[in-house]
Amino acid sequence: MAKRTLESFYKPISKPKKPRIEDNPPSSYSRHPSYPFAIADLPPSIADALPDLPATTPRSITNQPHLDLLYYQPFIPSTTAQELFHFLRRELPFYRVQYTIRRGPTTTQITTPRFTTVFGQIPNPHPTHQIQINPRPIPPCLDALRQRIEAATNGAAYNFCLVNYYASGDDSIAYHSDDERFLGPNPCIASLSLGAKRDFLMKHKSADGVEAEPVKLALADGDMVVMRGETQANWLHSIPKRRGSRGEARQGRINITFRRAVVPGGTENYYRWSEEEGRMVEIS
Ligand SMILES: O=C(O)CCC(=O)C(=O)O
Ligand SMILES: [Fe+2]
Repeated sequence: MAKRTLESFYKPISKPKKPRIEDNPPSSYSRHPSYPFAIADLPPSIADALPDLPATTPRSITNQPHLDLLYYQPFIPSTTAQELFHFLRRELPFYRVQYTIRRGPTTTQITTPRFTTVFGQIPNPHPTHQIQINPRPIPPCLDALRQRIEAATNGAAYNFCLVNYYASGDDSIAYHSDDERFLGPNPCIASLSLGAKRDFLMKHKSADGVEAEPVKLALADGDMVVMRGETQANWLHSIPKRRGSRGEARQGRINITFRRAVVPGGTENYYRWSEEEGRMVEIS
């Protein structure tokens, strides 16, 4: 099976977005050769609100072994959060990652149950690697959020951004921890939720008989969770599917995580995706 380069992995399979006729079109766009299309800058109604967000004191959740969370309820008030949700849903390039797992004679085609998009300047870990990395800089519309979040969570500095779009309650992310090597030990990850309320479940990896209660946070529009310290090394987290024919199960949710890549040489996950014929399909 032919391998795809990371560059082609990033290219949308379908056509670039067509220009839309809107009541209130963005006034400016940011361009970069690695973007599949120019990405709109924030409209003034959102950009002007971000520096003036009311200061919310986060709840510190450290009542379980190795758990270190800050929970902002909300970080962004609902009027701005809703506008931001619709803006990002409309303006970002989102993809479904498809890949193939081979176990012996069995081949299984997996479609990731959510849309994703990735931005950030990651140093090329493999100077001799065939794959030419073509990182997408964090676009100004997300960089404004990064700055606002860094200002609130003083000390953290992020250079990498992963956005998930859950189109409905059928979309999900399985239990995992964000302990990739490129994030270094004890990474600090800021995770902002927009749109439909969804449960964020956490469970301890429970090595060596550690007793820990599972954690459930019902993340609402504008909420933010910062995961710090030993959390990733010891806990798994997930967003399960949400069943039902009404309400949140039918609504979309966007989650934006800001991370810091500290180890040149740790982007294997992204290489692996591309080498296992990762295929990205743009939202229609
Ligand atoms: O959607 C969320 O709240 C979590 C997303 C997540 O865990 C991830 O992208 O690693
Ligand atoms: Fe995660």
